[in-house]
Amino acid sequence: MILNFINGQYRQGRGGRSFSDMNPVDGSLIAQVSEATREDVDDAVNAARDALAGPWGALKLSQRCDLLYAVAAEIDRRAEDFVAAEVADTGKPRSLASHLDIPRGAANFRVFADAVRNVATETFTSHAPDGEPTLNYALRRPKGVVAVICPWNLPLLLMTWKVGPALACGNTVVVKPSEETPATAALLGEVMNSVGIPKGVYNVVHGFGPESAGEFLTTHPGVDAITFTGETRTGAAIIRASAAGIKPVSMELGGKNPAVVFDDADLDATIAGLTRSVFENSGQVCLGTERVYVQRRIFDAVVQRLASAAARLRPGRPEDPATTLGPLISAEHQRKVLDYFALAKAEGATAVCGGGVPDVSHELKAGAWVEPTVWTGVAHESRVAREEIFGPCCAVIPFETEAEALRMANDTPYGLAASVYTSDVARAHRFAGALRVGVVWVNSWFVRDLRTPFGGSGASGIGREGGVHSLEFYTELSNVCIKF
Ligand SMILES: NC(=O)c1ccc[n+]([C@@H]2O[C@H](COP(=O)([O-])OP(=O)(O)OC[C@H]3O[C@@H](n4cnc5c(N)ncnc54)[C@H](O)[C@@H]3O)[C@@H](O)[C@H]2O)c1
Ligand SMILES: O=C/C=C/C=C(\O)C(=O)O
Repeated sequence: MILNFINGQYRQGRGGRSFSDMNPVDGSLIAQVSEATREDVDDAVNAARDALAGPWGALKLSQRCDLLYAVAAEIDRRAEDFVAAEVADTGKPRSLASHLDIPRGAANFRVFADAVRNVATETFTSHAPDGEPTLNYALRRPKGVVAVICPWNLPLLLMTWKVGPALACGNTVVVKPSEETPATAALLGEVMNSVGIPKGVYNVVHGFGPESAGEFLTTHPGVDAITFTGETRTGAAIIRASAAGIKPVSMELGGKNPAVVFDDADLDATIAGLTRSVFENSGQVCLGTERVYVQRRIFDAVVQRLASAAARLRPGRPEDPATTLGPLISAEHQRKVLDYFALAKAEGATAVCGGGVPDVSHELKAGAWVEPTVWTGVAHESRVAREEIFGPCCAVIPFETEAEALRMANDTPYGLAASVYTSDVARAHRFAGALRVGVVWVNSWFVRDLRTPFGGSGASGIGREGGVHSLEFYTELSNVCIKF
């Protein structure tokens, strides 16, 4: 049984209810997960409040940062346990979990311990109307109890991307991991206890959204702030739920990210970048590419090379070193993606490769598999080119001029990420600056400096996190004016 973690202890939900954690590779049962009740969520929020008023709130900054570094070191020491848990929950290849998900789980604690250690606050000297000198200085204090609601695609990475800065800033947290991927959030409780994070600082409640732990948490009067990563429509529901309490929210939402390939691009680097941004994590990355705009002259070459790269991806068990493609997270998500495959066909698309379910071995047939897919013949205005699919697929669409490419790339309610491939440095800077997204990669993808601002606008979210930018959300600034 995967248990809730409240006030430093693992425990069953009071309602005695549980739900199944399924392995998306073969549809087998991994474990039952104990569902938290409203009372359990209340206990978790109260434990977080008590920790703030108790040992955690009394810690010096340097002690807090040293503890977060200890958390990172313990995640590294137990990397194998975290990889096994993440791989079981998601079905992603071991190589991906061990090189991306888990190392970032540790890095997300270190980067924010460093940020709070080194961040300055401001002071101003001036004079009052009566001519007497004044000194103004700013103070940062923790927001308090932060609700952290997480998605299933990069479970530990995205949860610690929020818990790291929240704790570094002196807050306490109640985490509600996705019902699809509860394991690593629960396991992190063992790390917190083993390094000496006081009880109540880090809490985990399992369940779903509406009328379950997610909603109980976002509507709880004892929660001071909500940080959410997930679908845009869920973000809207959480903002509505938070409105009554005027709670600050940080929203990392969906995307329909473009890649723009100019005809002077390095084709090898372009295909390598696109293969990752379209198919990595089976396309279940918010920053992933689902629209590829290619300048006409090299359109056919890019289509063929990307389709060949897709065809080389090998579905299989995570622990098989030959596996380069995992399943989607669930049968439900598989049905959603396959519905988009059918829609693409109905909208007149040509599947240059993929478009269905791969022929996997008998033992894997119950897994949530779809083929990596490259479409041509998709109109820029079509649903397949406008709606987030969140699978291993992309529409490749030709363009003639830079202006046309920019218009199409920006023609979306989202504003999260983009990638641009060109050898023309001036054009790279010009085009990147004109894209209305939060993150632009040039001749690359998902290369991350964790000190940089990260986040989206429009339907992709509210706020920026990363480095000192996270401190704006996880602290309250106040100003003190002294008149001499
Ligand atoms: N912008 C980013 O950084 C980023 C990162 C990863 C994923 N995402 C987005 O997340 C989505 C995939 O993740 P998902 O399917 O888990 O998202 P989701 O919105 O379905 O669920 C996310 C979390 O919210 C919870 N939840 C659902 N309804 C809720 C409610 N009413 N109140 C409180 N909690 C609720 C879920 O239980 C889950 O823990 C994609 O749209 C992807 O683009 C965005
Ligand atoms: O699926 C979305 C990935 C988000 C990644 C980050 O938030 C990050 O790299 O910090």
